[in-house]
Amino acid sequence: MNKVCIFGAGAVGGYMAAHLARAGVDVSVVARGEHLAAIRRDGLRLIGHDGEFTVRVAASDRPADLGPQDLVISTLKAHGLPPAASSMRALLGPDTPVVFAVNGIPWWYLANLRGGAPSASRLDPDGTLARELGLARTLGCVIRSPNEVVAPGVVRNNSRASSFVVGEPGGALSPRLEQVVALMRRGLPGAAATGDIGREIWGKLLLNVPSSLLSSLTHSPSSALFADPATRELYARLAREACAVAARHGVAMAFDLEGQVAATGSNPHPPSMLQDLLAGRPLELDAQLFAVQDLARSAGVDTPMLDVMLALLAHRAHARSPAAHG
Ligand SMILES: NC(=O)C1=CN([C@@H]2O[C@H](COP(=O)(O)OP(=O)(O)OC[C@H]3O[C@@H](n4cnc5c(N)ncnc54)[C@H](OP(=O)(O)O)[C@@H]3O)[C@@H](O)[C@H]2O)C=CC1
Ligand SMILES: CC(C)(CO)C(=O)C(=O)O
Repeated sequence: MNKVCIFGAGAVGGYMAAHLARAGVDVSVVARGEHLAAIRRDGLRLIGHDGEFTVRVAASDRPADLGPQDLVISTLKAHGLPPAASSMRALLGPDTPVVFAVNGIPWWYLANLRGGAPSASRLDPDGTLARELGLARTLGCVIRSPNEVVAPGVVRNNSRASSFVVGEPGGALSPRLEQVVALMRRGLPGAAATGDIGREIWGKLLLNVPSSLLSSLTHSPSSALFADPATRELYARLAREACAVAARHGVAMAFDLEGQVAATGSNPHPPSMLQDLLAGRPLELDAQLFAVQDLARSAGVDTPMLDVMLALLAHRAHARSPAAHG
């Protein structure tokens, strides 16, 4: 396994592609617009805490140009997946796994829930992803790697450590999972396999629910939210609501506010949802927030803070861009 395509190589995918390419992996990227033009012209540039480097990678906005791969890693936003699904098929051989590296409740998590789920149609309208790509080739991936596209073709990583935890939807530590993680680890030492991807997803939601809501509403990064006792308390209350929803869906976990404050430090990283808001792009409201609210409601869990803040943020997103937010 050596030929890998990163589909949607923006902030996170650009970081992954640059590190894999530097390690000698045969990487190509699917990107578009000015970002694609700059990658083709000048290469993909990665700025990190320990310096910067540029790699040359094959790049196209037409997956068919790149052909079948040993591995596809999707780093599209959740709402970018259904429109891209049919073109992604050109990258697939009969057994090519697809790693869905994405925040929030992933489409396959709901499709995999016994008895169906309340909001599967939010994340995979019309079953496009299940039909075009399918659960059989799906691997989940939880990203902890703060990145921004700071100029076309240029990605900045905003932390010292990145991790990419990959798992089979059903929890098996399968040979293909081991192969995928071994390939990723060649350039991304923070890649790891898990036998419980659901726990990882909820663990990340404990950060995304409060940080996406509060940062987007206030335009402040988490470090600034933690510095203010009032917003720090709101952050903790939102995280505890997410904990209560996780618990009712079989994942018991506690939120460690002090640990999170210490881990965030003074990092000024703007969460990806705030980046999208400021750039006028659609927000990942369904996967990161509405799906959690749906799961809370279906399990009878009260989430008053989430409900108020999500209504405000959804109003703002809709007022700014009605077509993108229904
Ligand atoms: N950025 C971060 O720090 C973190 C992000 N995440 C999560 O990672 C996932 C990816 O986020 P992020 O990297 O920020 O997203 P980006 O928007 O930076 O990257 C996605 C890229 O895919 C491109 N794209 C979308 N559709 C297509 C298509 N059909 N063909 C070609 N290119 C396409 C987008 O182009 P265009 O801009 O033109 O739409 C964009 O460049 C999200 O789920 C996010 O929540 C998780 C942890 C940290
Ligand atoms: C890094 C982090 C946790 C910031 O909230 C994130 O997931 C994002 O930017 O989307």
